[in-house]
Amino acid sequence: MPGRASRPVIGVIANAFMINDTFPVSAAGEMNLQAVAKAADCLPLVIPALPEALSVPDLLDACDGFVFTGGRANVHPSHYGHDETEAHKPFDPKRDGVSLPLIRAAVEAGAPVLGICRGFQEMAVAFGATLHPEIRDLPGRMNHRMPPDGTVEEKFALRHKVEFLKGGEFHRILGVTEAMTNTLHGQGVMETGPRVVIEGTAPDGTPEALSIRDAPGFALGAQWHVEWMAWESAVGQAVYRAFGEAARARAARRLAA
Ligand SMILES: N[C@@H](CCC(=O)NCCCC(=O)O)C(=O)O
Repeated sequence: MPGRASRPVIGVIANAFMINDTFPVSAAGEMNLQAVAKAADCLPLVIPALPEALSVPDLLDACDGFVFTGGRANVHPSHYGHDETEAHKPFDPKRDGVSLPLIRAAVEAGAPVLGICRGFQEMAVAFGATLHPEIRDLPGRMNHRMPPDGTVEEKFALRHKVEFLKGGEFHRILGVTEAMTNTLHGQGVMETGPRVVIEGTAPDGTPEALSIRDAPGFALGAQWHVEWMAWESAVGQAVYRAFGEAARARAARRLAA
């Protein structure tokens, strides 16, 4: 079809930042963009954290699938019915304003959705879950935050095991019931809504992988950074291959319609 990209277009959700405390920008990490291009064989397109400039129907039309990336800022607790405290900060209301409505609409439309770290938490919240602001304060929980010092390779090193739900989507895609993962988050999913299926758990009980019950398309989230060198890791390759195939299938359906 003229004007149609040859590879599926994947909207990669940006975070809002300030450069030099002066210039507002929307930015998505290169690792997320590379993983979409190299491991899913799709075209990554950054979606700015500018809710007033975007419309959900336009995004569903422009993109074949969506990656909800990690981010230092946390989902505002008002989105899951909790009061704001110091422990919940920092926030990125512009990203909240794009990602939460887009996740709900994309899942219901059958557009492939992959949530990573903050994106995993957004998927959970979008479907009724709550978050805890600092899970290392909970009894029996380990510290899931990244090491404060060290190289980026040290920050993204594999640090704990995740056990996957037998017969779940992750188990089906990965073909294994456990894998080692990196871990770079302070918050965690607490109560799950009726549609949030926890498909992976860390040894301390922290939810690490999810799917959305009755989603008509690919709708998976990973609390760890599955994008990290995804094209070189068995888990990364499997997740992005499945995501890319789902995006190709949606693109083909839309072309035929
Ligand atoms: N803020 C949340 C989510 C953590 C997260 O996505 N970390 C990634 C940071 C690196 C990046 O900017 O991509 C939490 O702390 O739980």
